[in-house]
Amino acid sequence: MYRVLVADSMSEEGLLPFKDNPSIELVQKKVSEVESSLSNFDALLVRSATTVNEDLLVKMPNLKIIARAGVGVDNIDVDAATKYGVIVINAPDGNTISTAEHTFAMMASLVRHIPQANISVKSREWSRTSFVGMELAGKHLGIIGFGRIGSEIAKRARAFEMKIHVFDPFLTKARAEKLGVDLCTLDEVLAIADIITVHTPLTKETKGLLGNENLAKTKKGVYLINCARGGIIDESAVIEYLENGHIAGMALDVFEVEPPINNRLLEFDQVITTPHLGASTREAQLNVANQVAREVTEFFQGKPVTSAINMPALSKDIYDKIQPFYDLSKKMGILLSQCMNEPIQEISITYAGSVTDLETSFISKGLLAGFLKARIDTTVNEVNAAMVSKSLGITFGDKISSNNYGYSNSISVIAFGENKSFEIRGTYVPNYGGRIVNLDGFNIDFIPEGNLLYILHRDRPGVIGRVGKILGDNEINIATMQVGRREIGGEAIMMLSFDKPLKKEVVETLLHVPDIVTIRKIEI
Ligand SMILES: NC(=O)C1=CN([C@@H]2O[C@H](COP(=O)(O)OP(=O)(O)OC[C@H]3O[C@@H](n4cnc5c(N)ncnc54)[C@H](O)[C@@H]3O)[C@@H](O)[C@H]2O)C=CC1
Ligand SMILES: O=C(O)C(=O)COP(=O)(O)O
Repeated sequence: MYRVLVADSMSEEGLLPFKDNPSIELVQKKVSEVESSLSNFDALLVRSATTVNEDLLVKMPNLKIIARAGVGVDNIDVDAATKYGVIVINAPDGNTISTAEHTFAMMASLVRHIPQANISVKSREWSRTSFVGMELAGKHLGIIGFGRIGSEIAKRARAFEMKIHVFDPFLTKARAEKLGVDLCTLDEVLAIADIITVHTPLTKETKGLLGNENLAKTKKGVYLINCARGGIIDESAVIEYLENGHIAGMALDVFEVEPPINNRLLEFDQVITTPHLGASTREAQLNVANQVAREVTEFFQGKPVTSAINMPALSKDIYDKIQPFYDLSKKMGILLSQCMNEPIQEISITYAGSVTDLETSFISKGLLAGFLKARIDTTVNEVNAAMVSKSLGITFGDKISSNNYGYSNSISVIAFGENKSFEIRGTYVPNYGGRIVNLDGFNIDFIPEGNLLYILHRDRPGVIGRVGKILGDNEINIATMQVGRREIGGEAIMMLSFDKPLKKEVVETLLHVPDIVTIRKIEI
């Protein structure tokens, strides 16, 4: 049974995938209402109201996935989630149209003074001259941040016959041309726009983007709109510009602190506001809740998540192609960890052949997670593997090579310790599965699975027979056995597999066999 906590208000209909699933228990309560049972939850669903910080994550040791039913994840400490191996997903496009429409409604309201006029009429005034507005047609609209919402705004602005100027450092000229917008520098947008609307995420770079320095570059009489995140427009910097009339008006759906109780901006008549309503339509809420509910349900069924923030997002098709290599690499990591049980400084992975067409970074994280999981007593998975390895001082890298050792695909990993290194090479054979084809320089061929025994010995007659006798005397059935050697009479290896784990005493007896150098008991 998986327990899901929905901590913010969400569309009931959108949550149906949980309600229809007998293996999921759904709890719809605020975090503060379930303080004593936080440790039981496997999934946490939030909107923007719940702050997910490290303190909360520590109280939720069973948590596997956090789903943001919306776009912005600035209320979630994604780094902390990554550290604890918790996947963070969002619903990136479910509320795009609603937010674009809300921005447009704000723009029209702003230039036609609709909220102020509404209050005036309801106060029994009839003051038509106080609310003379400005036409949108022919005006220059500056859009900062031209992603999903920004580009939907542009479509609507075109219908209103506005001239559209866009600043987005990640937007290519070709795409801007295709979308029919004028791609500008930030300064160009600031200088030309009659109305500026921001649609970026809140990041270190965008925090205070419209602050003192850039506000000074805007036209006198400019209108500003923020339906993205509080803080992109610096709330304290705009005060002076509102007071001296440089900013003609502002429309704010979002604030640096929500709700904006002591916010001076609320005192200005020319500032119109809504309480973070961009995504608040029935359609958007149904979309985002349903999107994350479906994805979390699939995640519990072992399927890939497609909109993860802290790991590569893979479609089902791509994941199906990656999965055999991912499974092999994870097993290689577990094997490596047990073959070389000493401190490691570096792990290096090399891919060759057909596997290089796939998202190898995901495969590498699987290997690293397998390696670390076998060693340290903490939750390690592909989400936090890179971070955990860094904290342990293990350098980790992967590369592509043209040497596929004669296989159609090849994954090699080498771990470097202080005095020695250990290399494992594997390949995936369709219909036969993942196989290890080289172990520390010995050509071999075995399936990395189950209870294994790796024996390094000198290549002398009788060693294999003596090992077989000891196992037989102990009533131990050998399931499979593979041998390999570098040269006649040199070092050689045996890889045996058993139906049951081998007892420690048997391993100790085997160690006394002359010519056996080392033995490693391996469980995968
Ligand atoms: N008010 C509300 O209820 C809602 C607010 N939002 C917010 O709207 C914002 C945009 O959402 P989407 O369009 O879905 O995101 P998106 O990721 O599709 O677009 C963001 C765009 O900002 C651009 N960008 C990033 N850094 C930039 C910078 N320094 N300068 C200029 N552009 C930059 C990116 O290249 C990207 O194209 C987010 O902050 C999101 O949280 C989203 C939905 C509802
Ligand atoms: O999706 C977003 O980024 C939003 O800002 C919407 O926030 P909400 O889910 O309405 O609290």
